[in-house]
Parts: sequence; C-alpha cells; structure tokens
Amino acid sequence: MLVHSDRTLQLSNSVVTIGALDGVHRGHQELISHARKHANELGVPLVVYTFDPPPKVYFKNTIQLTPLFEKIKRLKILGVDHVIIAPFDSNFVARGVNSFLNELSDINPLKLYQGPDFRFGRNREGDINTLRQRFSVNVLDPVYCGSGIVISSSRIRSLLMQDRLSQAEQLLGWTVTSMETVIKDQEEKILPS
Ligand SMILES: Cc1cc2nc3c(=O)[nH]c(=O)nc-3n(C[C@H](O)[C@H](O)[C@H](O)COP(=O)(O)O)c2cc1C
Ligand SMILES: Nc1ncnc2c1ncn2[C@@H]1O[C@H](COP(=O)(O)OP(=O)(O)OP(=O)(O)O)[C@@H](O)[C@H]1O
Repeated sequence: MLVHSDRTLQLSNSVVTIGALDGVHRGHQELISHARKHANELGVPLVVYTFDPPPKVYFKNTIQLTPLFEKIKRLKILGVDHVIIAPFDSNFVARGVNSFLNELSDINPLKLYQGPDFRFGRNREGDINTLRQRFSVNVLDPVYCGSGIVISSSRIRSLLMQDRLSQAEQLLGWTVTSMETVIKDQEEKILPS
C-alpha cells in the first residue's frame, strides 16, 4: 500500500472511498470491502482519501480514536492500494466543492463508495447528489450494531468515554488495546492530575 501526503497522485482509473474513517470501524470496513471487491472486478486500484486530523477532532475537539499510523495500518490490512492523506487545516476547510471534485478527478474514480450521510466542502455544502454530478457513486445502507443503532465513530467515542470497552470493540471490529492507551493519553492532557 502506498501513502500519499502531498495530494499529487494521478491515476488513469480507480475505485474510491472518502472519509475521516476514525477507528476504521465495522461500517467503514463494510464500505471498504465493497469497494475492494468492485476494484478487483474492474482491475483498478482502490484508493482511500482521508483527513488528518478527522474533521470532528478539528472542529469539535473530540477524542481521536485512531492516530494516523494506526488508521494507515488498518487500511493496509483491508487491502487498500493507495491512501491519500489531506492535512485538515484552515486552508483545506475553506475549499469549495468544485475545488475538491477537481482534485478527485486526478485519480479518475470509476466508482465512489460512500454512506448516505457523507458531506464535503466548505460549510459541508456538498453531499451525495453533488458527488453524483461528476462521478458514479454507490451508496451503502448503514451498518447497524446488535442493538439497532448505526455504527459510528461518535458512538464508539461515547462508549469508550464510559469505559464500555467490550461494546466499543464490537462496533470497531478491532481490539481497543492500542486505542485505550491513546485515549488515556488524551484524557491526561485534558485533565492533568
Ligand atoms: C474540501 C473540504 C472542505 C470541508 N470544509 C468543511 C467545513 O467548512 N465545515 C465542516 O464542518 N466540515 C468540512 N469538511 C468536512 C466534511 O464535513 C466531512 O467531515 C468530510 O468530508 C469527511 O466526511 P465524513 O465526515 O463522512 O467522513 C470539509 C471537507 C472537505 C473535503
Ligand atoms: N455504519 C456505517 N455504515 C455504512 N457506512 C458508514 C457507516 N459509518 C460511516 N459510514 C460512511 O463512511 C464514510 C466515512 O464516514 P465517517 O468517517 O464520517 O464515519 P462516522 O462513523 O459517521 O464518523 P462520525 O461519527 O465521527 O461522524 C462516509 O461515507 C459515511 O457515510
């Protein structure tokens, strides 16, 4: 797997998933697994376009489930070919939808795989319909946990903050050992003893 931090990757075709993907939880895994399968059928590379830090960490100062190296490790395990890491900063946040879509066209996505709630661009102006004006998009039904709640990074953050580690693990599909350490570190920074 190749990691690109300069956003200059050019491909003649690809299958793409975009997102914060904090935790690379079971919902993200399902999305990537469908995208992987389709990329194999088409014989093209699978690209994940992600953000560092995750937008919710940047805007809402939430805890971060996976540090970048852990997210990259998980994406590699899932068989992703290229990861594009966009530095999520004030310049990036100010970009309009067209600027972002123009950048995406450098990798010529034959298909994008997203969940229904995906948003992008300045003030979250873009959605699935905006994406569809330029690219072909497959929208996956949300993956739910056993209790009928949609799996999300936010839900997992909340479970971890309540020390409900085994439930968080079920939603993540990964062990929380390394993450627990990260979260404890973050808590200690917020609440110095
Ligand atoms: C070019 C670009 C600009 C963005 N600007 C904003 C913004 O102004 N406000 C905001 O809340 N999120 C912004 N975002 C983040 C998106 O709302 C969203 O979190 C991101 O596209 C990842 O999707 P996901 O949250 O479904 O993973 C931006 C995203 C992109 C790609
Ligand atoms: N449970 C899920 N089932 C299917 N797709 C999902 C699921 N959760 C997220 N996605 C999709 O994965 C992509 C990345 O989403 P994102 O990283 O924002 O996940 P999230 O869990 O919703 O995060 P957060 O709770 O921080 O908003 C988006 O296209 C989103 O719709």
